[in-house]
Amino acid sequence: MAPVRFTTGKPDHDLTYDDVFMSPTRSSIRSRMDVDLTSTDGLALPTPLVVANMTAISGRRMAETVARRGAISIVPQDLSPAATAEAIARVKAAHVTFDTPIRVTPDTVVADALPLIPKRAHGVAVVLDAGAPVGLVAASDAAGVDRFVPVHEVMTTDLTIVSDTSAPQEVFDLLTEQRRKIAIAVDASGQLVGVLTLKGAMRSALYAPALDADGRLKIGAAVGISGETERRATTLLEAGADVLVMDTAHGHQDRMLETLRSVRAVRDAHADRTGVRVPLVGGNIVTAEGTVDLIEAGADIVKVGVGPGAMCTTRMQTGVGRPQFSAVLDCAAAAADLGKAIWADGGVRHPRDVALALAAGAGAVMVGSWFAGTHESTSPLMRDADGRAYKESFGMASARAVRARTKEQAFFERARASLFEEGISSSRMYLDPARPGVEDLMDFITSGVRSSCTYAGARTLPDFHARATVGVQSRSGYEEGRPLHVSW
Ligand SMILES: NC(=O)C1=CN([C@@H]2O[C@H](COP(=O)(O)OP(=O)(O)OC[C@H]3O[C@@H](n4cnc5c(N)ncnc54)[C@H](OP(=O)(O)O)[C@@H]3O)[C@@H](O)[C@H]2O)C=CC1
Ligand SMILES: Nc1nc2c(ncn2[C@@H]2O[C@H](COP(=O)(O)O)[C@@H](O)[C@H]2O)c(=O)[nH]1
Repeated sequence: MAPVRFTTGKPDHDLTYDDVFMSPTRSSIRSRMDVDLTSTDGLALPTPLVVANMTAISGRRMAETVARRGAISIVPQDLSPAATAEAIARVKAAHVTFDTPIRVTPDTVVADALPLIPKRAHGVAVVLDAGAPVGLVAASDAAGVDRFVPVHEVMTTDLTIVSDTSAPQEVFDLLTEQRRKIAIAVDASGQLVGVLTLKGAMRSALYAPALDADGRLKIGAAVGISGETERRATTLLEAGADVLVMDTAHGHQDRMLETLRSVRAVRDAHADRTGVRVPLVGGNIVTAEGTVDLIEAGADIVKVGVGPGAMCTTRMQTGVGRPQFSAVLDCAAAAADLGKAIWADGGVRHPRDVALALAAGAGAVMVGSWFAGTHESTSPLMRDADGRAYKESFGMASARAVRARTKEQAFFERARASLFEEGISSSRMYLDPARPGVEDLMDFITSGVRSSCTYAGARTLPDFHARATVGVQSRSGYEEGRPLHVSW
């Protein structure tokens, strides 16, 4: 892997994403749509994004939504093996094109339907009678209505019904012609299959889904390093997980290396039996030495990032970590020397951060907190005193997460474990009114990254890494690049 070029030589201090910028270079690419964003981590994800294994963020809803748009979500290690297997099964059963809607019956009362509707970015529930769609109900249909009114009294019955064999483009044209926002897909016997919005139909034409060898949506799962790791790994592999993530705060420790070795043996036995070799991810580390040790112990992908996360207090608590751009740069180079890859994990707050991580050589980029503030994250939708919608998020090393993770342990163990918190127990992640769904954020990110690639004259991510020219900027250089929403 060729090293990233610096405009004025590689500095002798470490850099964050904010510390750097990319110079434009001559390009022959005519359209941003000519850029191929396939991940270079061995998973070949059409969209090089991974949703972090965080309890407040990644569940089956998030997983199926991002997989339809080419990315993958990792179910956290704190979900029981049975619940994780159930989440995997539901994602594997989900339709590749049509979204899974909230379903209610005609007799469901408004009070029960209303809290379910925000769980979907498309903002409606489908009313089913014996499995066949008979109506749609949105929050606006229930405005000013008694809470105990059944939804059949307020639902819209003028529906756009399409066959589940319709192409997204056909659905788009039909919805445009009928001036509607959402189509309901049914199978040959009239049973509900899913829904597709106008935007969803457009996105289906632009994004390729992340699919396994059987054409089902991809999903990953985390294992952790404590407890019955081999047993959990076996359950998740049998359930159909497409990637296993061994994840702990300090990944460069003997227990992680032992876990990787033992899970590698479980994975290899599964591969011999089924012919499916699931990649293993290990982390988190921030050094070339850590990268090499994890790869030698069995990691196909190394997760890079100590302390950049939005929920993270590690650096303030311990002084440990490393500025993320330099960590990604060095670890990606060390992994590439061994024919392996890294994920850049944490600290992504703008599309530019994803672009910089990919330019630095990351095979894909892991995003957590930014995606917490979306309809698809696992937390319930809340509103503050001003009515602004938000989701509550928390760190996986917070007192709250540690309490949940250790609930089966003795009181003394729980009390001891809770002393070592390194994360925030409660934060508000506001939904951006312009981008309230994770797909909206993915549009924002991928359009930025496509554009970055064309500025570098790169058609693919390996090209991007090879051609990117990076400069170091001052704080005022960074500030100069920020848009101004109010006059100065
Ligand atoms: N990327 C990052 O910067 C960080 C991420 N996290 C995330 O939080 C989640 C929970 O991770 P984690 O806290 O490791 O919990 P785990 O449940 O994975 O347990 C970690 C185990 O490692 C031992 N350990 C030894 N040294 C350390 C250390 N420096 N920090 C933490 N554990 C250590 C602990 O023992 P004992 O308790 O006896 O010390 C414990 O047995 C993971 O998802 C992880 O990715 C957490 C912190 C930083
Ligand atoms: N130090 C801590 N790091 C944490 C905690 N919970 C999660 N994480 C790490 O953050 C990334 C996601 O970063 P983000 O900026 O996108 O939110 C995640 O994958 C973990 O590595 C925590 O409690 N403490």
